[in-house]
Amino acid sequence: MEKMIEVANLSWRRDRKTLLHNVNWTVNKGEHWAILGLNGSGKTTLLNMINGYLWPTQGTVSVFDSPFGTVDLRELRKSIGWVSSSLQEKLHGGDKAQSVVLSGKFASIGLYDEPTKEDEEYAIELMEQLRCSHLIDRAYLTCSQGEKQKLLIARALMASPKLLILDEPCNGLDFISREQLLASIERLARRPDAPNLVFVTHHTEEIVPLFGHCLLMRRGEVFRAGETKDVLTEPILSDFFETGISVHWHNERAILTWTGHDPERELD
Ligand SMILES: Nc1ncnc2c1ncn2[C@@H]1O[C@H](COP(=O)(O)OP(=O)(O)OP(=O)(O)O)[C@@H](O)[C@H]1O
Repeated sequence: MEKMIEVANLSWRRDRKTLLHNVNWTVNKGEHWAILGLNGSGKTTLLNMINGYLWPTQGTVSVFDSPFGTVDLRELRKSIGWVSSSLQEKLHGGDKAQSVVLSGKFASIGLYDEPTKEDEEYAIELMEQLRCSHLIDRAYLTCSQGEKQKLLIARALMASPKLLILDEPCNGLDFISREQLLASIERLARRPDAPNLVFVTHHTEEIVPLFGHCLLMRRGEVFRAGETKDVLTEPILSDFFETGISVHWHNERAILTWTGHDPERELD
């Protein structure tokens, strides 16, 4: 079976600090993964390695069965979509929503090449699937945070990536926008041509059932990796957060409640 990501014994040191330590992680074709970790646990650093923007101090990275060092990273990156808040800052706010989506086809910021009729139809199809086709003529800048996220996901899909990384896509979204975005992601994952998804989040309740696998990162290390139902358990999460956690499953999503005693968190 094709391995979409294979990271072995990966470490990264900077300024005498070990920011990733002996990370092992394999994503097989067809698996959708959630990555959960506290701030500063190394999630973004790991994703930067997978995209070839950082080079490991130790260990190996292989994407689509191609070990780094033997592949043209620029070519490889065309098959990886990465939707993150830093991308939002790079886009031209005055561009119409449709050209923001279409520009994903050319993996460029701004629209330089002439899109074909098929490209335009595909952009509309993706926008419909993500329930944002009504924005087609709107300036990107005037779209809400939730609308922007949907447009950026449609944009990433224009390049037909094999792997799509959604880096905290629900940040800054209200409850309704978040649920709508998650429903859109579930819908797109059902497409026959859907890419493998990697979804980074701080909140277990955003890990919808399509994410059958879960990676817990803590202090630059893999704390646990495996099937979501085996990973998001009370003992594992209590160990992970180093406090008492109770887990309540609702619609196959894990809702956490703090049960541990922590004097710093007590209100007056
Ligand atoms: N270029 C760098 N030089 C030195 N330290 C770095 C560098 N990049 C990241 N770090 C540090 O590495 C640690 C992991 O950062 P990283 O951004 O990967 O965490 P994260 O899990 O993505 O966090 P968040 O959830 O807050 O986005 C942090 O302590 C960060 O300050």
